[in-house]
Amino acid sequence: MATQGQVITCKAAVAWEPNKPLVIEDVQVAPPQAGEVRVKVLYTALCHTDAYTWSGKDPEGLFPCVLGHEAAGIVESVGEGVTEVQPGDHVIPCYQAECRECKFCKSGKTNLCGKVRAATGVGVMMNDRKSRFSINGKPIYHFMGTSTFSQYTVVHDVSVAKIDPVAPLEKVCLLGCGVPTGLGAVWNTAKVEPGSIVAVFGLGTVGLAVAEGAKAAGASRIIGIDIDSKKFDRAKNFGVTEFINPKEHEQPIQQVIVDLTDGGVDYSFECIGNVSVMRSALECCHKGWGTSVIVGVAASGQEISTRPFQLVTGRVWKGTAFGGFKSRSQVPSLVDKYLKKEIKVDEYITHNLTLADINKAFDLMHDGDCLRVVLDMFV
Ligand SMILES: NC(=O)c1ccc[n+]([C@@H]2O[C@H](COP(=O)([O-])OP(=O)(O)OC[C@H]3O[C@@H](n4cnc5c(N)ncnc54)[C@H](O)[C@@H]3O)[C@@H](O)[C@H]2O)c1
Ligand SMILES: N[C@@H](CCC(=O)N[C@@H](CSCO)C(=O)NCC(=O)O)C(=O)O
Ligand SMILES: [Zn+2]
Ligand SMILES: [Zn+2]
Repeated sequence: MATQGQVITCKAAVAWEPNKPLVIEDVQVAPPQAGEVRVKVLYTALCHTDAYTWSGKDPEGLFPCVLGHEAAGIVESVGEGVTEVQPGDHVIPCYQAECRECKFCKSGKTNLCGKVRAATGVGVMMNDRKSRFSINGKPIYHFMGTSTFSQYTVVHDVSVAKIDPVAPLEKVCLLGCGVPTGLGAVWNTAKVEPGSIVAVFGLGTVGLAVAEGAKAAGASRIIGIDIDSKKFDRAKNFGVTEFINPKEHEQPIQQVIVDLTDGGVDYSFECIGNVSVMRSALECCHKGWGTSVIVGVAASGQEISTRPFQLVTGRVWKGTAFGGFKSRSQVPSLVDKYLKKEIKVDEYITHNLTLADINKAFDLMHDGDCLRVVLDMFV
């Protein structure tokens, strides 16, 4: 039955309140308006940012909402004026939009886009400042402009990347967030050079992707730091050459790293979201040139600090969103790289579940063995 132009009723995991189990509901998804695309989401993974917003610590977290931002699917229908995708196209929703027209997009200095960010930050679509999700008339907020924990979602046309249809959607859904973020933090934000010494704080999906990116960039040493020593074995397969567990040292971890590296690392990456680790990550950098990139997302109210002398003496503090990749332009190339076996994706998937099991999937994220859980949305 043709669904174009109709309201679709489908299953979605609704976060009614912070920290309360998500509920699988029958949700009404309105047709896409001008400049919008309705996507049938076939697979979605969970990212720690979903857990962060669900926890209630995200100042932009609004409830009730449909979370989810790491997914792949097929375009079901498009609204007026949408030219770059059409029904049947295979796509990855992109929480970081790319309109190619705004001040940010035209600057050539950033992958951030200003076109729809004000609307996505308050859980609505830009056209009419309303949600396309509802349950019996009650609106349910969007999340990050993607809301992929629903069998159908509506996104802005600037927030969807068309990809090669041969790519397995159950794998490349990961290219919607964590893996590109880690790779891009190294390649685009830090621009790690061959021979560099790199420190990666946090060996989850994002940290491992940093290690993978650093190995590809020719780093000579990749030091992984995690409070869970079990992480090292797996991390070796992603390029980590040495491991430090801060719990096994009396000295501050930055001092341990400075001593091990003749004055500090060339690049460090914080992939946890812990502001005190962010300080260590900056302070383990080499005087004069060491650069630290903040990747982890810290909760509302958290602030970073260091002695300004750390910056006066040449260390550089940076941050990255989606690894600096321009989403619509570059996600398709990442998919191609995966198809050519130039980047890993399958190796980050440790669990496969269904939408009905989404709360179990959130629980699994606390398990040390878990990297990404991929949900099959239609089983
Ligand atoms: N900037 C972006 O665009 C972006 C994109 C994706 C994810 N993120 C953020 O990146 C962070 C990492 O995401 P992930 O999915 O890899 O998370 P994860 O929870 O899988 O990994 C975090 C790792 O850090 C380790 N850890 C925790 N506390 C530690 C400490 N004090 N010292 C050392 N290690 C510690 C954990 O054992 C775990 O291995 C999250 O904050 C997430 O929200 C940011
Ligand atoms: N609402 C959050 C923002 C958290 C944040 O920084 N998000 C990252 C992506 S994390 C993906 O897993 C990001 O891209 N930020 C840039 C942007 O949101 O435009 C908060 O306020 O803490
Ligand atoms: Zn994410
Ligand atoms: Zn833009």
